[in-house]
Order: sequence, then structure tokens, then C-alpha cells
Amino acid sequence: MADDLVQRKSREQLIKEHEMILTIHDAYFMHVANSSGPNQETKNVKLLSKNRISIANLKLNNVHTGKYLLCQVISKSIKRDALYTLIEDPEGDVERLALYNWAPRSSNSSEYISNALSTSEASKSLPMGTKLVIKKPYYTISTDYSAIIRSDNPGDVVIIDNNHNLLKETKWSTSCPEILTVDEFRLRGNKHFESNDFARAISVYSDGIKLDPNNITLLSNRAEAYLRLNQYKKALDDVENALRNDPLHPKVAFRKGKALCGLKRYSEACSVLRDLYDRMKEKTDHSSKLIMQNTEEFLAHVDMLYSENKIGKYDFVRILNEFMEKSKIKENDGSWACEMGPRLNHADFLHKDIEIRTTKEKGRGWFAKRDIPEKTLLMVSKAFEAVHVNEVSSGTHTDHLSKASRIAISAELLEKISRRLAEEPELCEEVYQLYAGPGTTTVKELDYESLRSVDVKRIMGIIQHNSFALTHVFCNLENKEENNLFSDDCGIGLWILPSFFNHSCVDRNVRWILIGDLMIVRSSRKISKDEELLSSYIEPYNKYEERSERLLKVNVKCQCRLCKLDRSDSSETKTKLKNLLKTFEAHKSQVYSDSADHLLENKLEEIVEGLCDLRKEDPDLEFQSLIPKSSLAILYAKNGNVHKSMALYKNIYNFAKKHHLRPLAHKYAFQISFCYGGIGQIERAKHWADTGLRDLLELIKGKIDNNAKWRKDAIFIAENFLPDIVFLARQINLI
Ligand SMILES: C[S@@+](CC[C@H](N)C(=O)[O-])C[C@H]1O[C@@H](n2cnc3c(N)ncnc32)[C@H](O)[C@@H]1O
Repeated sequence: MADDLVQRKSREQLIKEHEMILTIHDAYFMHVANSSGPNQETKNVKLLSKNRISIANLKLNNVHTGKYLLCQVISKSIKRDALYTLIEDPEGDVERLALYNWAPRSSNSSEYISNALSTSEASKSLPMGTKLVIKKPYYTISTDYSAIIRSDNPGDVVIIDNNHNLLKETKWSTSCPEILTVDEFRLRGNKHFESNDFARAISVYSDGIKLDPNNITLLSNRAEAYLRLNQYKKALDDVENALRNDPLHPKVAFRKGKALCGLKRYSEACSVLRDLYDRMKEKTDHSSKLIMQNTEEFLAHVDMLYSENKIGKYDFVRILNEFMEKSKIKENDGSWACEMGPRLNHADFLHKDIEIRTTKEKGRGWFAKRDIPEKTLLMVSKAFEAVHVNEVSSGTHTDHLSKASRIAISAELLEKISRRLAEEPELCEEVYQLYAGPGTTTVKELDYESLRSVDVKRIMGIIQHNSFALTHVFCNLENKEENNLFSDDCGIGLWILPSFFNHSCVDRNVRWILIGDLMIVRSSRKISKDEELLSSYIEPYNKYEERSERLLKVNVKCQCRLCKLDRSDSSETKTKLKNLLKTFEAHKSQVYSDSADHLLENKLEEIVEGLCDLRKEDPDLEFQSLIPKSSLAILYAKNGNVHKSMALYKNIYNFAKKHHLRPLAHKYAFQISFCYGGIGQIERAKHWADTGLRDLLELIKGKIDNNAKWRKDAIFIAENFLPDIVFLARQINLI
């Protein structure tokens, strides 16, 4: 893993993260790579002060032979594949420590500790405050790409007592955490909460709750902290515990509504909130009025989520608006202006007439239970996790992601998913049901423990085979240069239900678009009962070599009509195709230059003809001329040959519509409109401008009614996403 992905974390951050892991009693770091462990040879290290190394001086990927680290344990421990804890050196620096093969005798048992232990058992073997000497410390990288001190040889780890000579000359800059009263825990937790440090707040409240398990304030405060971290199951557990002691507590009831909503239990959330609203309505004091107001507002939101989820009723234009607000970025560093970026708060939806079935050759896939009309909303799915390029690197995002950005984005997605599963183990099953690559055990074969543990290797496989490139709807709609058309990815994400669509390059019958982290899937044509629903992992206008290379990475050898035809091409055809595309590559940029002339026109015509000729037996599967045709249409218009330009645009428009290509059709409709405008045929120009607007709106909303409102919505979208086109269309009174 690249060194630039590895970070030394701050003391606060380390403590916070370690405590988070402790609270879930699960080892997030259970898959630390075993392959490159340190050298096991034991050569005694003399405990002289000159041999002592501090955490700050440890070098990454180094076994510090001849050195020792003096430290004390400052947290509880976890025992999984190794014993994990947090240590602090006399200088006050903190780091994570992994002790492999380390099997001290437990204080109350004669058994050696070798397997997984509960946090409290593990902590008994290495209590907080224990002073350790770690000889030859190995500083390495764990699977979450952050640093860790690792020791594989138990002989290198020595527990020293407080009278040890080494400690006599050593001053510790900090001491172990002190014991507080319940109220002190509450106040300290509140302080962390107020500074938005919810993980620490949870940890402190938890310590208080250990002392007083029924303390309503602590439970309620911890529930709110969990809510802020989107850990709804834990929030619900807390509020339910609190309500057991005070069933009518308004604040706790409100939090219960929020937790249920977060868990997508919308109707239960509605009933809790309605009940609370009715109770608060009766009261006259200020705080009850405030709760009533908040409940009313939140209830409206939950109602909306309920109808989205139940009947697929979405206000997509409003959602698009929300997306535009949330996708704004700060100019100085490229980070999101709004905290969560374009992560939208909307519900999932699944059409009742589709289901997952098992196929012979492709594993599981989506199938139609009944006939489904064209443009039916089949699914709306919120990303399980998504990572945008500006979240891993600062600076301006260009259309082409660099390899380093891609690695960083994938690493971040892995980290996010792992972290979320560590925090909410009940979600493991949902993620682990996804295909993780050949030979991976199915979710049914996993035992209870594995179903609640973070399996980094499995998650990597799942990301490899199921993640989608983030091609936000605004990327698709941007008025891009022709040669940038296919490079509009700006991150990756994982969506659960859409991951069950299998691929076909040319016979797909569903289309998805993204608004923020919402994936909206529609039928792109009529689908018959029992037909498999197929999506395209890669567009058919990409060359066969590119398609097959990309598909092989996810173990797909596509058997669609186009792939079969491409594979059956003679070597002569393949050479001709290669040469034609190469010639196009060499000439395409000239289309936009001042020197573009009739010679270039002839060249492009030759290329287009040549490409069409190669597929004259199967014109329906001739995709390669699409982009050259589009360049030629631009050139015709530039050279004043509007009729030829228009004819070519119509040809491309029909082809793009027929194959439901990545939403390009509306763009060509507008070009046709401008061509008509150019030759003074205003009625036709208006008709094609309307066609473009309709295509654009249908992309977002599906089939649209023929009422007057559609134009208003379509123009709103066009104004925001195709400003240049709208400007031009307005100049000649087309819209
Ligand atoms: C995103 S998953 C699709 C759901 C998957 N079939 C399952 O059972 O979970 C992608 C995997 O499905 C399989 N797959 C998808 N399309 C396929 C195709 N056209 N031919 C063969 N296998 C396909 C491949 O194993 C691929 O790695």
C-alpha cells in the first residue's frame, strides 16, 4: 500500500477510535496482514536508556532492532487474532499496539489465552496502567491504512512492575484516566458532545451507564450521540431502555422516532411521533411547545419517506434541487460546503413485481414477476457508502481520475464500509450477501460470529465485484466537450439491491441514474414476465478490448450479441477497425480548431463510412461510428452544411434512443433543434427543443404526463444543468 495513504493519527483520534472499537466488542483490525511480519530472531536488547525509542521516532515499515519501547497501556484491550490495545510512551504520544502470539496467563485462570476474548477478559490480561517494554518494535500499516506497532514474538514483550529501575528515572507526561462519578461522566460526555466529538461522548456516557445502567439522562444523551453517528440500532436500544423507566419521556420518545426512522421503520416512527405530538399538543409550557414543533416538522419528513418507500412517490425535481444545494463545494479546498455533501435523506423503494432469482450462468439476478411497462420506476436505492474524489484529495477535480486517486478512493470506501460494519455489526449480513468473487463462502455458510465480524478481505471482494462508478446525473448532463463524454466518474460507491443486476452490453432493459447517493433504476423498455432485468456495467460504444478487459476484472465473460459478434470478427476486420479508430483519434481534436476544413470533413466521412461498412451485415450493432459521427455533425455545422449536420444528428439521436445509451439523446435533440433554427424552420426547431426537454425530464422523472407542468420542470433542470443550451435556445425563442 502506498505510503501516502498512511497517516499518523493524533492522540485524541487514536483514543476515540480505539474506544469505538471497544464498545462494539469487535476487532476491526482483525485482518492485519500476516505476510510481512518482523523477523522472529531474538537477540537480547539491553534495557539501557540510550536504547529506548519513543513513538515519535518510530519509522514506518521498520523493525527497530536493538531498540525497545517503554510504554503503558491506556485503554482496555481486545483479543482476536492478536491482542490490541492503546499505549502511551513517557513523552505522552499514543499509538495502537498489536501483540501477536502473545499468551500471558489470565489472572484468574490457568489456561493460556489463545482465542478471541471478551473485552473485559482481554483487559484483565493487560490492565490499564500496565507498564510494558517492547523490544524490537515493528512499526507497520494495518488494514485500515493507519500505523500500528506490532510485536509477533512474545519474548520481546516484557511487563515491568512499578519498582523497575527503568521507571525510576522516567517521568510520564500524562497519567491513566481517573474514575469519575455518574454526574461527572455526564458532564464530561456533554462536553465532548458539544464539540461534536460523538464517539468520545458515547464512550464517556457508557462509563457512566456502567455505574448507573438505568440513568435516563445518560441513556438519552448517548442515544442522541448514536443518532448523530447514524448508529440507529444502538440509539434505539438506549431509548427503549430509558423508556422502560419513564415511558412518556418526551425527548426520549422523539429520539425513538428518529432511531426508528433511521432504521427505515417508517410506519412505527410515524406512530411514535404522532403519539408524542398529540401529547405535547395538550401542554402549554415552552419546552413542550418546542418538542411539538420539532415533532411536527420531523413527522412531515417521515411521512414523505414513508410514501417514497411504500409507493415509490418521489418528488424528483425537488430532490434534484436538494442535490444541487448539497453538492456545492468550497472554493478554497474543494471540500463540501455542506457537511455530508450530496448524501440525500430519502427512502429506498423496491417495485413489487421484481425479485431476485438464481440463474444458471450468472449467479443471482433480478427478474420480472409480471410484464413491466417501459420507464417504470423499479428501484430507488441509497448508497450503503460512497466516496467522492474531493473527499480523498484536495484540489480541482478533473474528468480523469488518476490512478492514485482511484486507489485512495477504493481504500476510503473499504475503510468506510469496514468502519460502518464495525459500528453496526447487524449490517454485516446485508453486505456479505453480495457476490465477493469466485470461491467465496456464501452468506448462508457463515457462522453467527463471522456474520457479525468485519471481514476486510471479503469486503474488498465485494467492492471489486459490485461497486459502481459515481456518474452523477449532473456529470451526464454537463455540456461537455465531445472527447470528454465518457470520462465522467468522480468516485465510487456500493449500493446493495442494484448489485444484483447482471450485465449485458447491448440487451440491457434497465437504466440507472444517480442523484447524489440515490440510485434510481427504471425499465428502459417493456420487460416481459420472467425476463431477466439486465443493466450494462460498461456502455456498448466502448471498444471490445476495453469492455472485455473491464468485465474480466469482475469475472464476466459477456455472451451478449455484440460481444459474440466482436469476438467472431476476422483478423482483417479487427485490423481495419483498429486503424480506423486510430485515424479518428489522430484527427478528432482538429474538429474544434480553426483549421478544420473540407479535407478533415472528407477524412471523417471516410472513417464513418469505413466503420459502418465493417458492420454492414449488422447495422444495429454498429456502435463504433457513434462518436466519429457526432464529430462529423459538428464539423458539417461549422462548415455551414446544416442539412447534412441535421441528418447525422437525427441518425445518432435515433440510435441512442433505440439502445437507451447513456443519456445522450436529449443532447442530440437540442442540436437538431438548432439546425432547424439555423434554416429558419422555427416550428420544427421548437418541436425538437421540446423533444430534448422531454427526454431530459424523463431521464429524471420517468414517463411524464402531458400536462403543462412538465415544461416548467424540464426548463428548471435544463437551466441548471444545460445552461449553454438554454441560453442559445432562448436567443432564438425556442423555449
Ligand atoms: C454485481 S454482481 C451481479 C449479481 C451476481 N450475479 C450475484 O449473484 O450476486 C456481478 C457478478 O455477477 C456475475 N455476472 C454478472 N453479469 C454476468 C454476465 N453477463 N455473465 C456472467 N456472469 C455475470 C459475475 O460473477 C459478476 O462478478
